[in-house]
Amino acid sequence: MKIAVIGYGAIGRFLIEQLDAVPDFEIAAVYSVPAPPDRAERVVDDLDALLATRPDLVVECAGHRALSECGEAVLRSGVDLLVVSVGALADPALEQQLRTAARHGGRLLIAAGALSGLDALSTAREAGLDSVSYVGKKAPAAWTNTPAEDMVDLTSITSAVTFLECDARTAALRFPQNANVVAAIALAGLGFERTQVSLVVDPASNGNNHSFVARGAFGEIAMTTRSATLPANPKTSMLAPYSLVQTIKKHAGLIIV
Ligand SMILES: NC(=O)C1=CN([C@@H]2O[C@H](COP(=O)(O)OP(=O)(O)OC[C@H]3O[C@@H](n4cnc5c(N)ncnc54)[C@H](O)[C@@H]3O)[C@@H](O)[C@H]2O)C=CC1
Ligand SMILES: O=C([O-])CC(=O)C(=O)O
Repeated sequence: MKIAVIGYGAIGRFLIEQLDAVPDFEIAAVYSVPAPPDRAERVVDDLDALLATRPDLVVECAGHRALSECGEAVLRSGVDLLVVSVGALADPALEQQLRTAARHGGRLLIAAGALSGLDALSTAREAGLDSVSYVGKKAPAAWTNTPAEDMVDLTSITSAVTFLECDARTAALRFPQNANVVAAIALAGLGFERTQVSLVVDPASNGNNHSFVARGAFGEIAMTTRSATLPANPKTSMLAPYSLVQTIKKHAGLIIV
């Protein structure tokens, strides 16, 4: 299976390292802006060059802007696109553009990312959902260089502070590096407007914590995940690249669990 990767940051590097260890997978091309200085042999300068390698799958791990710049072209070329920056779909125009492109081309595959329990949430949607609420809790370092800095003093807090309560659309758009999981919950469950979100900074936080509760006539699902962060990016859970590895293996597999 030939795989092309957009984005060569914390997730991209980790992912490629994992996939390089699997004989069935070949990394055909890597496209990232700015261009990475290492791994020159498979780094390409633009999306056309990436698609010219004729990958079986393109994986996006480069952020909201990259998905809006590259997503439509990948899907229209007929190649499946696995995305981790799912929060970009909180922009209704981009969601519509990618849905239309997927209708005529490759499929849009949305990774669970740092989150667990998305399969259960999708199952519950079939049964009927009344409410879905999510709490995301991370250490102060994860919220630096984000709008959280205007809502709470990250340097002086001594206990957990909930600095934002809003719907999933608002959270995903305002926190493009921290609230992609919220968009995945919205798309699997009750949608962007009806998914309630609380964002928390906690100096005692040991990794990234994602919890959601979904209720309906079926009963209740409560999921909590705590993941260590990637050394290269304190915002990003270690589980995020592993969810890409798992989805790719599933995509290539004959028996799907
Ligand atoms: N669904 C989930 O659970 C998660 C999703 N994410 C998403 O994944 C993205 C990547 O995460 P990290 O690797 O930790 O970030 P990072 O900042 O370490 O890496 C991003 C990479 O993308 C490249 N890039 C940026 N803009 C680009 C563009 N327009 N075109 C091509 N390449 C571009 C950068 O040069 C860098 O190599 C995040 O921005 C976030 O949107 C991150 C963590 C979890
Ligand atoms: O990696 C995580 O813990 C989740 C994350 O940043 C996101 O959803 O954007």
